[in-house]
Amino acid sequence: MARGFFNVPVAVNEPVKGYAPGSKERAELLATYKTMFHSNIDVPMHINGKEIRTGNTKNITPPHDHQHVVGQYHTADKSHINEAIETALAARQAWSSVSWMERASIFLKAAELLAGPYRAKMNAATMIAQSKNVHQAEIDAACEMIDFFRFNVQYMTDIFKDQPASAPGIWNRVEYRPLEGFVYAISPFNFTSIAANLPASAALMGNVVVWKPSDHQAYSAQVIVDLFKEAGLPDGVINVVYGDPVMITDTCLSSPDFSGLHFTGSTYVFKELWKQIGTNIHTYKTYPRIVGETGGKDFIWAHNSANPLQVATAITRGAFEYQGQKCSAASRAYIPASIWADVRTHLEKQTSELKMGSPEDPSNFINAVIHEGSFDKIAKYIDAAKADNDADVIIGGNYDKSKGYFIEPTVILAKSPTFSTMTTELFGPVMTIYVYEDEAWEASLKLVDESTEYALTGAIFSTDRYIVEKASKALENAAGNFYINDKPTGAVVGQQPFGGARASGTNDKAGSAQNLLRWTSVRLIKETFVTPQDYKYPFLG
Ligand SMILES: NC(=O)c1ccc[n+]([C@@H]2O[C@H](COP(=O)([O-])OP(=O)(O)OC[C@H]3O[C@@H](n4cnc5c(N)ncnc54)[C@H](O)[C@@H]3O)[C@@H](O)[C@H]2O)c1
Ligand SMILES: N[C@@H](CCC=O)C(=O)O
Repeated sequence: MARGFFNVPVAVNEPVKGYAPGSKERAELLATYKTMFHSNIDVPMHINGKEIRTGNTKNITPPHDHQHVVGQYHTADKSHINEAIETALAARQAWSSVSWMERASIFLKAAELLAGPYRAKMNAATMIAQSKNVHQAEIDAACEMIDFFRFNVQYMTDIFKDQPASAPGIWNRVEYRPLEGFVYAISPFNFTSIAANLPASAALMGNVVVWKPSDHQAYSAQVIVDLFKEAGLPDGVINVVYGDPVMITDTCLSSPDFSGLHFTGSTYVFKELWKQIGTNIHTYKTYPRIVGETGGKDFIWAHNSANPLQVATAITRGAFEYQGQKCSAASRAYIPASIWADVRTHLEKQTSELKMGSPEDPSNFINAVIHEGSFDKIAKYIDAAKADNDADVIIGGNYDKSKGYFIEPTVILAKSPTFSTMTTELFGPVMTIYVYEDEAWEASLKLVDESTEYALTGAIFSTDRYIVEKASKALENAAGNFYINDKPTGAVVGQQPFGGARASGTNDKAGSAQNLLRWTSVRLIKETFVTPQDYKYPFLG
């Protein structure tokens, strides 16, 4: 019961810790990594707050040391999924009607717990099972997740404040109800923060959730579950299941109470889910909300007025941080001939300095790619480029999966702007560059815009304001997140709301009020104070 119009704490971005040699946070994180690496963790599913262990387990193995088993997670059969749905629906009555302040408090508390006692654990789990280096774990698993929780609380209250006008004698108001039914959240392996935000954003708005994390994120998913529990999330609000994605999805999408899909992952899977929801549409009690952030083929475009060192640095960081496994990662670049030699020299120098190995050694900039399937796919494309007369592998190109799934940062120079690696999402440390003649810069913008089905992120480099304006206009539909003179990765919640259009998603912008609005169903209430008792129009006398 609210007895006041409460303001929530003003959201601020969590400062990124430096983990400098000799620092306290570095010592704590590396010690936690060591302990958790040898923990033999047993990850249950979580249904109605209970730990469910089926004995049908799969191993959790670090991508950089795939023969080492750090633990296992339990997988579901259909009965568990039905139980998760029933549990969520049973929890709905209390959760959907509790005051918004209670929900806000839980996620604000989660943010503070993560900023403090959970930080090292969340980062270490992400380093171990998703192979992120210290900095990449910190900006994702700690800072971005904290920011999601803090800013979403603020955005929720901004939404609630949005109320209609009222003419004299009446009072119009809208209430932002949770969806009727349950939300199904499916998360990817690559961002621990996204995995947490998919169920949490819907839950914050009063929804109940069945959450299916990626198999490759199970270790940090367990830390998220522990965090939510300690923050006070009631049983049954977010139910966590692992296992066969097709079986889990078929079961969830077959329920008449399915009311929303919150998905992040690849484009093909999302389109298939959309199709399945369409096929089932007559069976649902309500039109389900469908929110999906999906794949990309993110670009860097440079004009000859650009600074070559800045362009090379954007490629090194934008394409190779986290082994190119960010949906935002640059994987194609268009460079004018007159600055190409300089860009190439800087790129060769920078990439030659990148060390590769286990994230336990913080000096390793590059770690492993997520699993063997991904390794094999990327290696196949590199080999094909080596064998093709239309391309030269000019940097890297070596790979080795004997201990971990390691692939060198690789740069392919393509003779054709439609060469396969210029247009296909590989999700690995591979950048393909097409060099265009300086005079053809306008035509090259058309290539950027039209070569792929995606429109997630993109960056342009120029010191000429006329060119910046023209390129921004020419590429207005080519990226949902568009960067001028900066790399196309590293969006920060509260500053650069994130999402793409075309085949890259529904562009509902994770970490924004627009996303939260999708998890509400508005009820308009009109109250009339002096209710008419005469039906006649005034001119009828
Ligand atoms: N646009 C964004 O904001 C964003 C953010 C992160 C990742 N991504 C995209 O995610 C992809 C990489 O992540 P990934 O490898 O985990 O993606 P993925 O599509 O393989 O898996 C994502 C999730 O979907 C599940 N899944 C897989 N097949 C399924 C099926 N047939 N039915 C139902 N669920 C299924 C997986 O188990 C996982 O939980 C890339 O394409 C990347 O661009 C996009
Ligand atoms: N915030 C991240 C999102 C990446 C998604 O995989 C970025 O902008 O790089």
